[in-house]
Amino acid sequence: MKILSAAQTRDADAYTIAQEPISSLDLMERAATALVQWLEQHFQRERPFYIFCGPGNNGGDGLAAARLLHQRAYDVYVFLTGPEQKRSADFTQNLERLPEEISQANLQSPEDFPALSTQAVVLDALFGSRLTRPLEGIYAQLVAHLNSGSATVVAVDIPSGLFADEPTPPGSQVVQAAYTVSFEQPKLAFLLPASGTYVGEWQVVPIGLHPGFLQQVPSPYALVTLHKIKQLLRPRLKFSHKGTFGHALLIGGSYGKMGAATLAAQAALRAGLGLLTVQVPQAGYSILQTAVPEAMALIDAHEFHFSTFPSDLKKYDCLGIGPGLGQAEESRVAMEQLFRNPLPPLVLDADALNLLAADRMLLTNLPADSILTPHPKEFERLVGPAKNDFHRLQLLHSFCREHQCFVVLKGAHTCIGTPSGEFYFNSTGNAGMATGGTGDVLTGILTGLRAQGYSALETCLLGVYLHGLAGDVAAEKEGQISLIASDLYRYLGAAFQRVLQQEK
Ligand SMILES: NC(=O)C1=CN([C@@H]2O[C@H](COP(=O)(O)OP(=O)(O)OC[C@H]3O[C@@H](n4cnc5c(N)ncnc54)[C@H](OP(=O)(O)O)[C@@H]3O)[C@@H](O)[C@H]2O)[C@@H](O)CC1
Ligand SMILES: Nc1ncnc2c1ncn2[C@@H]1O[C@H](COP(=O)(O)OP(=O)(O)O)[C@@H](O)[C@H]1O
Ligand SMILES: [K+]
Repeated sequence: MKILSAAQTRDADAYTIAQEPISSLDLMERAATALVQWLEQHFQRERPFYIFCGPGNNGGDGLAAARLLHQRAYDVYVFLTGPEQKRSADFTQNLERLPEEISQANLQSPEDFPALSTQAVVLDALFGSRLTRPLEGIYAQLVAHLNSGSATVVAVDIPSGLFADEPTPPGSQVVQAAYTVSFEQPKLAFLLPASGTYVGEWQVVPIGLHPGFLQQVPSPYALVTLHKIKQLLRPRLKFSHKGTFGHALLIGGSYGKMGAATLAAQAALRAGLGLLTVQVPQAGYSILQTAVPEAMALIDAHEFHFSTFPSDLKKYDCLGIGPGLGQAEESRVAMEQLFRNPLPPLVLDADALNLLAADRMLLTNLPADSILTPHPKEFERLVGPAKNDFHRLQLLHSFCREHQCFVVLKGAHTCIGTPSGEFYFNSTGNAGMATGGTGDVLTGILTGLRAQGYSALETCLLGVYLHGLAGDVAAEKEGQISLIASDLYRYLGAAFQRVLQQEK
């Protein structure tokens, strides 16, 4: 699913109005109807709705929703803000359509703000995607009032005060929503950590924007959906054998961090890999053979960490390196030697990335189409600090282009950066996965998929999505709090099943 800018969203509205054709007022009615359907599914009629409307079309949505909720027997209270001369045409029409029985108040100063009980549902329809500057004055005071209460806040389209596709200046007043119901497409701000925290649980509702427009409008940003993943996954054919599914080499583990290598190894195997060899230091031999009997062991010359690169690299279909590796000087030298050889497709994580960051020569020798999986701190070590989340995306773009590599920038909505400049945001996963070792599992999954012959991009899309989906299935069964990294490979099979069983 493409992610559009605020300007493109406006163009999509305008195109739909002209080409469907449909009046702007009717399109607003469609949006409000979709919103109210969602509200009805989530809130009982005992809960009163306090609807705060700004002067633009976002406020118009709020007014239309007020009328529709009233028709559906909800208690509704409407609060208007902003100067009359700013009111949009559709706002004015919806104000005229508002039944007299609905109580209306104009908010001129903080004394007019209503008290909000825990029972109340606040509908934030102050500003939508055409916010032009940070909120000030009465708007900022109202947002502070809404945020200080205990009512459930539902933002219409986007939390008011938040910019959809550029940084919101630090210190701005922004509605802190519990839920955001957004029209047709999520906004980029929902997917980035600093702005995403205001959005709460978000849901996209379709409002019938013109499919032709959505298809042709160019956007570098996409949200990866199940539909896309289902298309990528290859079937396992009847007469296939273990050689069909590739042979991967994983290098990882050091004294005290052997678990990282075994987690990655288990995950690589569960990703459908044919054969797996794991290189560990001597101290890891019995640990590996006990924890992962399916894997073959290659033993490093060093007792405690990586020091020798394997000589017969040609026989592997993918090399995954990094989980638990450590950053010993000998390991850095071994990496350098490794990089002087022709290499199979690479997946680099954790300490392999830290070694790369410490030794820029390694970076210049990075083979094209390598996959790097940093979390934001590791990414910062590689490229330097980012001023904000949007700047980080620019850095990601330049890095992937310069090194012709794929970067899996991990987070709540992991972002895959590509050499061609597209960004793919993941839609699976949950906060239960914020626990040690889950990144090692991802490295294993990616290594296992890449060795099976998936392209670097396919590997990233499939691996990141399935890793998150395994986390979602695990959270359904075990809860988020108790989720641990090994649950991710234990539920990876169930995640594959969910994708395969999804209707096309
Ligand atoms: N038919 C359609 O198009 C559909 C549209 N839809 C809905 O419309 C929403 C977009 O509506 P919109 O374009 O009217 O913009 P919106 O965000 O309500 O605000 C603009 C107004 O606010 C003002 N303003 C801005 N920033 C300000 C600030 N900081 N402080 C104070 N004022 C500020 C700005 O005026 P300015 O002062 O900048 O001249 C202008 O008056 C969209 O999110 C969706 O909910 C859906 O119904 C689907 C169909
Ligand atoms: N709040 C969250 N929601 C979804 N996924 C998350 C969240 N927090 C972490 N993750 C995922 O968990 C993994 C953590 O990786 P990483 O930070 O490398 O951990 P480790 O180094 O302990 O293995 C990443 O794939 C990341 O996307
Ligand atoms: K809003």
